[in-house]
Amino acid sequence: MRSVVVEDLRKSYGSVHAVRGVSFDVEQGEIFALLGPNGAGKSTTLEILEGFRKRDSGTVEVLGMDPGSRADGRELRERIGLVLQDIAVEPYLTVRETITRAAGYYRTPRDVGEVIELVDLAGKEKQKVRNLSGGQKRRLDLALGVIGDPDLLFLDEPTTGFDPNARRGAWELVRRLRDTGTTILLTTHYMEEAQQLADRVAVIAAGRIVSEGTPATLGGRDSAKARIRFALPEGCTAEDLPVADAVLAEGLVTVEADEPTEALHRLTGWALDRGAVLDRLSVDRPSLEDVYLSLTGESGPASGDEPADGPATTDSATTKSAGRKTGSPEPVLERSAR
Ligand SMILES: Nc1ncnc2c1ncn2[C@@H]1O[C@H](COP(=O)(O)OP(=O)(O)OP(=O)(O)O)[C@@H](O)[C@H]1O
Repeated sequence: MRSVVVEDLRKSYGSVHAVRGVSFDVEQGEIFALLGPNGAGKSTTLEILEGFRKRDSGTVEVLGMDPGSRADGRELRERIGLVLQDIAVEPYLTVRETITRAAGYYRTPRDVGEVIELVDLAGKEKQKVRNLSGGQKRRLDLALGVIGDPDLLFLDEPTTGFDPNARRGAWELVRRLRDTGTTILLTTHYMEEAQQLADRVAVIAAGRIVSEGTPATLGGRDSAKARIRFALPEGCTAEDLPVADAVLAEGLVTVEADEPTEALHRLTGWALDRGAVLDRLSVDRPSLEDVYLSLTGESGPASGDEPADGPATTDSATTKSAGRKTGSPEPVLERSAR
């Protein structure tokens, strides 16, 4: 079953074609990551799915509902959770008060204590929000995103600004949420985050999806040649090597092979026969980041160099900050207020 269906979604802001025919699905129970450079159209896409922005054209279904329809809006807000980039929370409330207040906006919220445990804020319940560290605040944001026990959770750059330990903790938490049945749609700029968390990823550049797949297969990663690298032993030239197509650059030899076992055996055997070592020896395939960089290239936001495919309208909210990011003092509460 699919939790999110997006078909040929388009959205322009005046002459800026932010989203130009995006299509993707998110299966129920999976973690799906949207990757892309600044200005690629990720937030615009998410804002449309969350019901904060109107689309120009295309089909969007979130949990079987249309986020652009007023009739579906209320039911949808009850069933989705949001962790946005900037969430303003009341600084003088405590952690428990903040979460309890948010719980009050839902018909069937999760237990407040259970959520505090889930986000590892146990022991901090009585601390005022303004005294939390950056990472603890972000975990509070996560708590507010899940307190309504959502079927679908949107996470917009959930670990930006985290130290490596806090990031790993947050990944663990996101996995735990997935394991309890929550479908998760996230955006991130961290390739390792996508690699660690996502069941599937889509790369968006200049308003279009340029590749989609599992982190292991994206952009043909799994079928890419392996690269063997090592420092050329002293007194040898590239011609001495027992393999064809060795490339030497700045003292480092690179040999590419579909299946590196045999080439590696020949190279290490050759080195041992001469009593030499292959210094800095490594074998790898393109990382997710290599693939991402080659897919996204130099692409920036699409501008008026091409005719808009749909009506080039601008939302009544004319600045980016008038959308979901900073518009209300408390988006989590705002979307829940009724
Ligand atoms: N309200 C708006 N009015 C005019 N232009 C906008 C508005 N919101 C976004 N844009 C433009 O649309 C394009 C896509 O922006 P969007 O925020 O969707 O990208 P993004 O992929 O989320 O970027 P980032 O990674 O920096 O958050 C950008 O060129 C941006 O400047």
